[in-house]
Amino acid sequence: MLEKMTNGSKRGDGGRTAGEQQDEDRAMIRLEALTKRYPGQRQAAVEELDLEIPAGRIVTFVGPSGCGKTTTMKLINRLIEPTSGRIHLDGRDVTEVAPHVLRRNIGYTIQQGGLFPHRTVADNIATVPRLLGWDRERIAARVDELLDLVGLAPQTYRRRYPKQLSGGQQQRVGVARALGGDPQVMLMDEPFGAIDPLNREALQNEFLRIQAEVRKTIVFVTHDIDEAVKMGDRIAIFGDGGVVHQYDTPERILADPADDFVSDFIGAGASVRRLSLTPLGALPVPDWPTVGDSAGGEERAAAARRAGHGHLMVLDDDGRPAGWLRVEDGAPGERLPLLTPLGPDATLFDALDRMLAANSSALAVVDGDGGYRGVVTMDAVRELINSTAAHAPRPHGSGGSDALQEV
Ligand SMILES: Nc1ncnc2c1ncn2[C@@H]1O[C@H](COP(=O)(O)OP(=O)(O)OP(=O)(O)O)[C@@H](O)[C@H]1O
Repeated sequence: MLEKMTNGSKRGDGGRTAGEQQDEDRAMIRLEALTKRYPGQRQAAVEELDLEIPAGRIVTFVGPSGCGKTTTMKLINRLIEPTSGRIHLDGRDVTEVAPHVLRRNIGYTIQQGGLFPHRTVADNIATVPRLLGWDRERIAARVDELLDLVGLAPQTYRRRYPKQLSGGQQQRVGVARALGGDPQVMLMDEPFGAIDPLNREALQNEFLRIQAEVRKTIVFVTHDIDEAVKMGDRIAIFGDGGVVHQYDTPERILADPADDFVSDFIGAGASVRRLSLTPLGALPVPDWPTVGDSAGGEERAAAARRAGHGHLMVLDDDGRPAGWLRVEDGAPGERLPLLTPLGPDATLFDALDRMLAANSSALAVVDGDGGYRGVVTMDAVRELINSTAAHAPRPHGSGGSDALQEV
């Protein structure tokens, strides 16, 4: 369905002005010494939690069952009240805001969408706009706009009831409903938990695309570390009693876990997971010797002499990769077919996967328009896997690994 985020960037940071960046670095939600002790429970569900959630970012809460993720989320929109501590939303103490007003400014989705079964899709999505007193036309336009945004044709879906939708479609409507009143903040409690793995990946990608457009402040609860890594600009790793063991970017959590609990939780395969955080669009892809497809014999021979041995990348008249030309002892040899090039959205994980599947050690990399950018090799990917924490890409795609330059 929809592509992964480009540009280093499920975060979609490209083209942001310094002012916008600064705006999004401010805390939208600030939790201070937040504690919740349920009646009759000896251990607190959440204890002395301090956490800042930056504006316009996705923070994933991940951890084993019963460690206080949902409780923290419900404290934020006052579905439950804290035992002690403070919650600030956009600089304001939430206890100063009436709960119903607060919730209009905080979208909330739960597993399986939590839709009202006896209301149509349109009525479900219109819930908050109605509470906000919008007129009919504005609400109808908003419903259609949101259905389009989540990839459901308004004509087909607006009059359906939830039971006439697949689980994935219900989930999309749940997201559309949470976005209904254009809230600043979205709280999403295992929103894709009940979806099969294939549709789940599609929904994740789609949601990241939507987020690049709407830039909400999002708290996203999940059990699944892979989902936390994929969706989160930052991850909070919760342990027993609502204790946060590490709160950091996915890159740093995978490269440098704070303690044994975090290491155990992220488990084996952290290096491979890190590969999926690095889109080729955010990396300096090394150049490779090329030759034009329409080059004459002389030019071709000269290019082969320069290359000496190996392969030349053949480019068509529009500068797109068209194939490989084998070079032996400085002379052009046989022409070899091209595997589908990797686009800017492809990650290093995709590059490795494609190379292993095709038994190839080098793949062409193209820009968004299909123009040639360079070549990624198996050695470059291997280098990254072996690299240490020092090579971890900087948060928000600002850095990127140097490993590729070593090819
Ligand atoms: N209403 C309640 N009354 C008493 N105890 C509760 C209540 N809700 C949650 N708890 C307890 O608080 C702790 C934290 O629960 P919470 O639902 O926040 O965890 P969680 O991390 O979201 O778990 P899961 O991943 O299984 O959804 C658990 O021990 C749970 O049993």
